[in-house]
Amino acid sequence: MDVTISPSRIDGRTRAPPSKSYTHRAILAAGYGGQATVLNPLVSADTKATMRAVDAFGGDTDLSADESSLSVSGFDGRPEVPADVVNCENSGTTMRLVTACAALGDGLTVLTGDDSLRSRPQGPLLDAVTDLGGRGESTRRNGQAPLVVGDAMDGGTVSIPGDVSSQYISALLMAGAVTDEGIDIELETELKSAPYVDITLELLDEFGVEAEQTADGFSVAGGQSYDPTGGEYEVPGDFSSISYLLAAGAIAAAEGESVVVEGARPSAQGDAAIVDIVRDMGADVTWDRDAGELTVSRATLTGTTVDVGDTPDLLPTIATLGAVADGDTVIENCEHVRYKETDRVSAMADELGKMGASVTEEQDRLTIHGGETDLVGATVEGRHDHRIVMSLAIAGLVAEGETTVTGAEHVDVSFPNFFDAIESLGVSVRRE
Ligand SMILES: O=C(O)C1=C[C@@H](OP(=O)(O)O)[C@@H](O)[C@H](O)C1
Ligand SMILES: C=C(OP(=O)(O)O)C(=O)O
Repeated sequence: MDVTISPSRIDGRTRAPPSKSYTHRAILAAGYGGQATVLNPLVSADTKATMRAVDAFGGDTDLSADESSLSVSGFDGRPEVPADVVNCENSGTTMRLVTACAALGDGLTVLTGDDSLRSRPQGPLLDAVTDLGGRGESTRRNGQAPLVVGDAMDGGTVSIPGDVSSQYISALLMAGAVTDEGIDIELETELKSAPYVDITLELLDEFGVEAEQTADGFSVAGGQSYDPTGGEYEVPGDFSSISYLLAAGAIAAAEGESVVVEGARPSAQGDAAIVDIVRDMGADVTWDRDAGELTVSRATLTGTTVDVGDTPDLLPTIATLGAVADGDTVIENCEHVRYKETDRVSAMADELGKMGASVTEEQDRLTIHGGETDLVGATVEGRHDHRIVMSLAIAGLVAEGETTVTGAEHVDVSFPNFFDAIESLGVSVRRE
C-alpha cells in the first residue's frame, strides 16, 4: 500500500497504542509461567509472532474478541520442541527472546524470519547459548537466521558484547530464571539500548522473578517461576509510537490548537526522552503523568544534539524533526541503529534527501542541516520498515505538495492504526 499525505494542520485527541516491548515480554513471561492474562496488549504483526512462538512451545494464547486482553496458558518453564519451524517474520525482539527460550528445549528448534530479519545479527546470542551448555547455530554459519537452537541450555556465566543488541541480554535473563543454575551475564562492552533491559527487569519484577544489574552486567537466579500479582499484567502505552504523534503536533498543530496524546503513563521506556527532545527543540509540551496525557502545540523548532545510544528507535522521528527545524540537528552514537529492520541511518539520510533536506551521514552520526530549504513532497520509500514509514509520513505534513510513502502497510508491525489515528487529527491521507 502506498499512502499519500498532503500538507495538513491538525488538532484533537488520540490514544497511543500499547507498548510493543512490554507486550512481547508479557506474552513470553506468561508463556514461561502457568496461567496469566495480559491486559491492553499490542496486537500487531510483531507481537502476533511472539504469540505463535508461545503456542509452538506448548502454550496457548487466546485473544479476546475486542483484543483488549490476551489469556495465556503457559508451558511452565519447560518449552516443548515445536512441531514446525518458528517464523518470527519481521520481529527482532521475537527472534532474540525466542532463541533463548528454544535453547531450553531437549530437542532442536528452527527459527526463521523475513528477508530483513534474516540479515540481522544473532551471532553473539548463539555463542552465549553454546557457552551456557546449549546448541545455537546459524544454518549459513554467518551469524544470521535461519537458526538451529536447543539441547537444554544449563545456565552459568557468560560474557557477551553489549553494543550490538540489548535484546540478547533480555532474552538470557528471561530464560535464565527457569534454568537450574541461573545466568550471570558479563558485558564485554558498554551497553547500548540499556533502557530496554530496564524494561525487562521491570516486567520480570511484575511477574515475581528476581533479576538484577551487577557490577559488570546482569544476573538472574535459576529455579524461579513466572506469576504476575493477581494473575494479570497491564501493558502501558508505547513511547516510540508516541514520538510520531508528538512530532506531528510540534510541527503541524493548527494555530491556537493542540494535539493531546492519551496513554502516556511513565514506565521504564527510554523513548519517553522524546518529550524532552521536542521541548529542547522549542515545542510547548505538557505531560500530566498521573492522567497519562501529553499536550503539544506547534512552535518554530530549532536544531539540537541528541545521543541515541539509549533510544535507537527515536532516530527516524528526530531526523524528521531536524529536517523541519532551523539549524543543525546532530544525532550521535547511532551506529547500532543500522542493525534494525533496515539501516535506518542511511534510510533517513536518503529519503529525507529526496524531500530536499540537506543531510550529512557518518558511520556513528547523522546531521540534518535544517532550515536551508523547505521540504518538498516526493515519492519516498518506506524501506519495509514501520518507523521509516511513520517518520516520512510526518515529514509530509509540512512538505510543499504531496508526499507518497511506499510500503506503508508496514505500520502493522508496531502501530497498526497509525494512519487512522493521524487522519482523525485532521491529516489528509490517501491510501492506494
Ligand atoms: O528489547 C526491545 O524491546 C527492543 C530493543 C531495541 O533493540 P536493540 O536492543 O537491538 O537496540 C529496540 O531497538 C527494539 O525496537 C525493541
Ligand atoms: C527494531 C525494532 O524492533 P525489533 O528489533 O523487534 O525488530 C523496532 O521496533 O524499531
